Amino acid sequence: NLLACSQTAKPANQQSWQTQIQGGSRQSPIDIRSSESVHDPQLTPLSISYDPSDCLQIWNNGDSFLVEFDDSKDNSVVSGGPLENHYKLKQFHFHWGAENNRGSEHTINSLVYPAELHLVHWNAEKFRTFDEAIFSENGLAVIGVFLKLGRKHDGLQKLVNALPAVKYKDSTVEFSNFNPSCMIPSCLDYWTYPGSLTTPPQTESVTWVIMKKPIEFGDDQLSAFRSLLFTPFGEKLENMVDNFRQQQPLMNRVVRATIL
Ligand SMILES: NS(=O)(=O)c1c(F)cccc1F
Ligand SMILES: [Zn+2]
Repeated sequence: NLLACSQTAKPANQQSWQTQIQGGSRQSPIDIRSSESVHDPQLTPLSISYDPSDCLQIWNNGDSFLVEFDDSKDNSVVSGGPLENHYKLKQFHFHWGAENNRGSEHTINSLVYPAELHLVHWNAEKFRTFDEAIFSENGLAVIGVFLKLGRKHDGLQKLVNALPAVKYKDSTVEFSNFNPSCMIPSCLDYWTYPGSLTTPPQTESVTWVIMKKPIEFGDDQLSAFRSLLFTPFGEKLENMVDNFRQQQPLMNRVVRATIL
């Protein structure tokens, strides 16, 4: 039972209260300390190829807004780098803060970004469905991209314009012909480490690939994220902000870095 628990089923002498996965040893997010990362010359560049026609809809699930893709074909995939197989894009979403001094889940030498993009892929060579992959070793590959405030991101504007239609929890809107490649930085250097989902069930099935360089977006675009609601129509308005998890201990893990 990998679900989060409030108390471990350990012998009394090791009784410990933990608010995360039972016996979790590879939880996410983490602070990436660049000086402690290991340059691995065997890490090849990621091969990322997305088909905009696979883009289906945007859904406010009450945690974030997910842009969901048709994963019935093999057109939107990532492979290479630390990945043994090819992984299909299932959805992407973001995490952000109520204020500019917080928002990202991962940090670099304790540097926080105002937002972080997660492109979630699942191992379609080894598993039959996304839901199966979530609970399996090497099930998921998530590409993380930091967002910093600066110039407006032209590619993101089409997404921002659709957000008012998914203001409330459990709302969905059709969304098509969007290419997530526009949110991948031109520099393909990355860190990679074994981790978990950062939202329940926080299963330890994720190979994380964190891009070293951030992309830029504008204040108005971040404000549009902050105008979404955690709550469904008709309930008390709670702005969707600070939807990031606290950092987790590195424990017995090494973060590897590319030297591209
Ligand atoms: N935040 S995260 O990228 O770890 C994540 C989710 F939030 C939800 C599902 C899968 C997943 F990978
Ligand atoms: Zn996420």
